[in-house]
Amino acid sequence: MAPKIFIDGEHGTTGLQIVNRLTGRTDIELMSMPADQRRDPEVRKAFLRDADIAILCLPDDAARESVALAADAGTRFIDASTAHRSHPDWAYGFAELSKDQAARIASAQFVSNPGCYSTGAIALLAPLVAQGLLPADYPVTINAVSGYTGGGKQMIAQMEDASRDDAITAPHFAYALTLAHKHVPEIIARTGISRRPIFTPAVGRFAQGMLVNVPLHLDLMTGNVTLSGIHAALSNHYEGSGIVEVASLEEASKAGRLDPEELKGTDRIKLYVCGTEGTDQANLIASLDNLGKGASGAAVQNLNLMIGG
Ligand SMILES: NC(=O)C1=CN([C@@H]2O[C@H](COP(=O)(O)OP(=O)(O)OC[C@H]3O[C@@H](n4cnc5c(N)ncnc54)[C@H](OP(=O)(O)O)[C@@H]3O)[C@@H](O)[C@H]2O)C=CC1
Ligand SMILES: CC(=O)N[C@@H](CCC(=O)OP(=O)(O)O)C(=O)O
Repeated sequence: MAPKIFIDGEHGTTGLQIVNRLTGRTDIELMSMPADQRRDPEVRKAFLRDADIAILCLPDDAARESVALAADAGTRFIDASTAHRSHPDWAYGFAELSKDQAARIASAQFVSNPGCYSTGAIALLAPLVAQGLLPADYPVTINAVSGYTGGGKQMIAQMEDASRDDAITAPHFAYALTLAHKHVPEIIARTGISRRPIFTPAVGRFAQGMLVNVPLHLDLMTGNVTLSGIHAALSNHYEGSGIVEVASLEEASKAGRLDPEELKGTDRIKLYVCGTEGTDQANLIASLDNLGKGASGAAVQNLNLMIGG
């Protein structure tokens, strides 16, 4: 029998993207709740308990509530919110994190989907820590720009409807100025770095796409690290992946500029190792769609692993 899949929050930004990816599939039964009942806890409870897998596309508190409503019924969860990303009992839904991670996701009852910025940062950092190139206490800095859909329905409305009192008119703005962005804990937990990274995100006036930059001083890394060495470490780690691509050093050196919309509409992520060979600096850049590999694409990838598809 096809597994029953319920998307709690199916009418939100992430939920709708997942519905679009799953509609028409015959290997699953996609459950759907009437839109006017989406905030009724009793209706949600019934759907959550009847599902084989529930994909939570909700704010953190509502996601915790959904888990409490149905975990004892054996429902398996993919939570797209921040609520469980550093929780030791939840499998982290970044299948390329290590060679065991896809199997861990496949057998888990609880899977936490990574944050969009975290996906880029962890994709760049985790292999370097695991392979001993980046000391755990390296002072990591992460600078990023995201499309505005990363802020969900509310930010989309603020960016697209100039008549609102809270309309945002800027073409680009910096935020998380207190350096307390919600993705920092999962970046620490899932890369193995011990020193809290400085994370400076920004939003641009484009809907989907993102660039995550990690600039590095090579002389503060372990051993005689070069651009080629970093490139080799990332290429080895992601060899054979159809989802994570490491651009060649030649492509990165000739790029000149990178467009955050490059992978818009895809569920892939592309990593660039930039800089000048022979110098002491590198800039590692991850390019992805915040709603693709940064959210809904990753959720569907995790679902496929969980149902053995
Ligand atoms: N947008 C992105 O790029 C990413 C988002 N995420 C995460 O995914 C989750 C959803 O985000 P996003 O889709 O952007 O948010 P949206 O605001 O677009 O959608 C949230 C959905 O949740 C519903 N909802 C809110 N509160 C409750 C509640 N108490 N009970 C039931 N339903 C509720 C909303 O209903 P209503 O329509 O009534 O408001 C809406 O449909 C968040 O945790 C977010 O952090 C993760 C990665 C990337
Ligand atoms: C542009 C923007 O506002 N982005 C969101 C993060 C989007 C994301 O990855 O999602 P989670 O909310 O699931 O962590 C933010 O910075 O809070």
